This record gives sequence, C-alpha cells and structure tokens, in this order.
Amino acid sequence: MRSAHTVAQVRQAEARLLASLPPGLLMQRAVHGLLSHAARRLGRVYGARVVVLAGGGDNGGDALWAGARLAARGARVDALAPGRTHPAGTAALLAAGGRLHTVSGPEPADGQPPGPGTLAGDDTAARLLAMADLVLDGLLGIGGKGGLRPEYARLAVRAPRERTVAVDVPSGVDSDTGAVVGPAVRASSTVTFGTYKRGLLVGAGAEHAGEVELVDIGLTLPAADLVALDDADADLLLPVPVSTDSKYTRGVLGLVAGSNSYPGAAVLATGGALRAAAGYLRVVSTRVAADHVRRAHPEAVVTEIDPGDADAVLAAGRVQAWAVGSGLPADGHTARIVAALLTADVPLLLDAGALGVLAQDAGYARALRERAAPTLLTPHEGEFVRLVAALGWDTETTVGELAADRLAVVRRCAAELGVTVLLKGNRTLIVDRDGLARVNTTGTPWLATAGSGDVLTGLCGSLLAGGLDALDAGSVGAHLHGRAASRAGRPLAASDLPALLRQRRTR
Ligand SMILES: NC(=O)C1=CN([C@@H]2O[C@H](COP(=O)(O)OP(=O)(O)OC[C@H]3O[C@@H](n4cnc5c(N)ncnc54)[C@H](O)[C@@H]3O)[C@@H](O)[C@H]2O)[C@@H](O)CC1
Ligand SMILES: Nc1ncnc2c1ncn2[C@@H]1O[C@H](COP(=O)(O)OP(=O)(O)O)[C@@H](O)[C@H]1O
Ligand SMILES: [K+]
Repeated sequence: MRSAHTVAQVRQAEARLLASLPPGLLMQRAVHGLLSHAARRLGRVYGARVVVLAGGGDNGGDALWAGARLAARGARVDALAPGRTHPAGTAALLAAGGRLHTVSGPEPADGQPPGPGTLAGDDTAARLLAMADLVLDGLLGIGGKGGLRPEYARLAVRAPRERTVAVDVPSGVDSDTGAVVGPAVRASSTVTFGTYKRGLLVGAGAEHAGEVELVDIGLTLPAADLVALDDADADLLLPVPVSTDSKYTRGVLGLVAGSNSYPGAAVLATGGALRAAAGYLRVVSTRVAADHVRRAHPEAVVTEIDPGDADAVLAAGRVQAWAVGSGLPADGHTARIVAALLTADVPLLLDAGALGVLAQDAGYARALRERAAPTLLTPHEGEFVRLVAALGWDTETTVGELAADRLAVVRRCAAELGVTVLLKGNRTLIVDRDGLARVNTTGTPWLATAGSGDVLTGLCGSLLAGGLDALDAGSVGAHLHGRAASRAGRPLAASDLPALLRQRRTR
C-alpha cells in the first residue's frame, strides 16, 4: 500500500525529525536515495554527462549534492540555476569538479552571476540539456507554489523527459493536488522522499512524474487519507471461496443492465461480474439484451423483464448487492427501477443510465443520503459533472475545480451525497462519504474504449456482493480492471477484459 501525504504533514514530520538529528543528515539521506537511483539509471557513472537543474531551495540542495557525488565518481556535471543556489550543495558540487551556470536569460549575457560559477544564456542551457545522459530536476520541491516563474519555466520545458529524474516532485506540479498550471518538468522517473506526495499519484502530476521511487528518510507520519493499492493489497482483499462456501454464501449479484439499443453493455458487465467474487449472478434485462447475455454467458441466471418493470426486478430473487445502469437509457423506465433499488437494503452500485437518472432530479440526493446500505456511484467525468449539476454546483466551476484539485471535488460530492464515489479516468479516484480515498494506479490509456466501464461495473458489483465495502469494492475492482488491461494485447477491446481478469492466484 502506498500512502500519500500533504505538504503540511511532511513539513511537520520533517521539523520533528530535524530537531532530533545532526544538521544536514536528513538531506544526506535524501541525497543517498537520489544518488542510487541516478547511478542505476545511468548504468555507468564515469564519463556520463549529467545536468542538475538547481532552484534556490532545499530541493536544489538535494540535486546539487547528488550532482557532487556523481562528479566525484567521474561524471561531467553541469548545474543550471535560474538564480541563487543552496550554498552547501553548491560548494560540494564545485569542490567535486562540477560546474555551475546561472542562466540569465534568452541571450548569453555579460556580467556577474549572483554567486559562484559563470553566467550562461538559454542556448548554452539548451545545448547542455540536449547532450545530457541524465537530468536531475531540482528546481522546486514541495516548496513550489503556483505556476513556475519564467526563469524557472524556461529550464523546465527544455528538460528531455526520457532522461529526466525529478527530485521529490516534478517542478511545476502542485504537491498537494497534482495540478499543473503552465509549463512544468516532465520526468520519466521521480525520486520522492519520506512519503508519496498526493500530487504524484493524482491528476496531471501523476502524468508528469513517471515511475515514482520512494526513499525512506525516517519520517513518522500520521495515517494517510489517500492510498494506492499494490497488487498484493488487491489480492488480499479479493474474497476467496473457502471449503464451507456454496454459490450463495459467496454472494449473489443482481445486475440490471442492457437494453434493446445497448445489449452489449449487459454482456460486458456480466463478463466482469463472473470473474470476481460473486458465486451466483442474476442478470435482469429486457428481451434483446437478455438473449445476448444467455448466448454469451450460459452461467448467468437471466430474468427477462418489460422496460421499467421495477417489481419484476425485485422479484428476480434475493441478492447481496445490486448493480444497475450499464446500457440502460436515462429515461422514466430506468427511473422507476432506480427508485425501487434505492429502497433495497443491500449494497447498490449505480452506473451509466442510472447516474443519468440521478442527474435529472435533485430529489435523489435525499434518497441516497437516507440509504442505510452502502452505495457506490461509478461516473466518468461527464457523468460526474452532470450529477453534481443536479446538486446545484455550477458546471464551469466544477470542470475547473476538477483540474485544480480532483480529490477535493470528489470528496465534496461523496460527503454531500453520503455515498462512495468512483470517478473513472486515468488515475481513477475512489472516495467514501468520510473522505477516505484511494487512487488507482493500474491500467493503460487503451482502457479508454467503449464498454470497458461496463466490465468495471460488473466487477465492482460482484465484489460488493462478495462482501467488500464500497471503498474496497471500488478500489479492488479498479485495480484488477487496470491490471487486466495491462496484460492485454493492443489494441484492446472491452470484451477482451473478462478473460484477462482470470489470473494465476497466489491464494
Ligand atoms: N526540509 C527538509 O528537511 C528536507 C527537505 N528536502 C528537500 O527539500 C525540499 C523542500 O525544500 P524547500 O522548502 O526549500 O522548497 P523548494 O526547494 O521546493 O523551494 C522553494 C523555493 O522556491 C521558490 N518558489 C516557490 N514557488 C516558485 C515558483 N512557482 N517559481 C519559482 N520559484 C518558486 C520559493 O520562493 C522558495 O524559495 C523537498 O522537496 C526536498 O527536495 C530533503 O532534502 C529532505 C529533507
Ligand atoms: N486515459 C486513460 N487511462 C487509463 N484508464 C482510462 C483512461 N481513460 C479511461 N480509462 C478507464 O476506462 C474505463 C472507461 O469507462 P467508461 O468511461 O465508463 O466507458 P464506457 O461507458 O464506454 O464503458 C474506466 O475504467 C476508466 O478509468
Ligand atoms: K523537483
């Protein structure tokens, strides 16, 4: 399990630790981790060309110290700085034979740098960056605020992504939110210290960070309210049948999905549901979809209903969870079924057409809040925006806030509706009514294909029926879904996913 903390939490933990350690030791722990990572990436340090981008704070200090160590091992190290630099890190670099260039502007300038080293222009900086075997981005760490100042931005955009290692966080990424305003460093890997910063896992920041390596520097941090599951966590949470189980005790899922227009959604959701936790799957569909499901999945127990026949849905039989919405139109028929299922006292997943129904009437908010059993909503961004518009949120503002602080927005929605929200997309977020959050880090952009969300609905519904709470069902479902996608051939079709959900089990 990877835990993410806020800048304030990190600062507090650092302050406590700093008070108990000899000066400089904390930074040296960070530098040691950074150096190992850089050496591993370089393969051969001796003779390698390394560029350090050095801002004025401690982040620049880390990068300069690591540059000094690489220089001592025979690398040719040039530091590029937009202004003043960390004094001890600078002295170490120069003593080890590294060079410091203060990048003064677009043209090579005459005059004196603000400290040691030489003045250089953008052309020199660009040339050094183009020739570098490795770039260490130490422009800004967790002290970065807002968009990069122009002199920082000019260096940030010239760093070659595939050869750039970000120190702690890519410069220009907001450590707490993952928001990126304007130019920012794009790294192929990030070495982060003490804990994951939220911005490395969520939003645009995750995309800028590349692979993230965590270096332990001995910080003691509070329990995190945002975590990312690893493979082992998901495998442990996945319900596994025991010798005393029957198909019923494993959990029965009721899946209301598919329509004459979208029968495929029912087939896909069924495929996902069959390869998770439930031991028994009741699929409730109108005629055309029911026929498709029967043909594709003989093990599903199919009940055929007339559109909108809520009584027939409930009469399909006892279930431990309902999942409703994939391939259903957001119309009056679906509204009747949704209204009936909202009163059921078992866990309920609402997706697609069912979310569309909720978005048409603010009155559903109350019904959601009043439900005693867990509720999981699985919107993509468009569905999310429409859903909260029904709560009176301004659409344009919501879209802006999703870019600025995705986690905060999803938290607000989950709290307001008293439900667990799974917001799909790259780095799917799963947040419960109390604000506990998970971010999914599996998957590939190939999942951006019609129907993959239907498979996810079946999968998560099945996990709910298997007894997981909504936060676990959503996060384990998203994890397995993404993992299946990364095992797939390319291009990926949604119907490839169910078979890929089968895996060699460790238990
Ligand atoms: N504090 C500690 O004890 C440790 C800190 N470490 C490193 O220290 C970093 C934090 O150091 P700092 O607090 O000095 O912060 P930074 O190194 O992130 O730098 C903050 C400085 O950058 C300037 N700045 C902020 N936003 C800017 C922007 N948008 N454009 C241009 N300049 C901007 C600020 O004026 C401030 O002087 C961590 O990320 C980590 O790399 C590690 O060495 C581990 C120990
Ligand atoms: N760029 C992306 N990277 C990774 N996963 C993605 C990306 N875009 C979409 N996904 C995932 O693909 C699925 C798409 O679901 P959804 O939008 O509901 O599609 P549909 O309704 O067609 O099935 C979700 O699990 C989502 O997280
Ligand atoms: K950085």
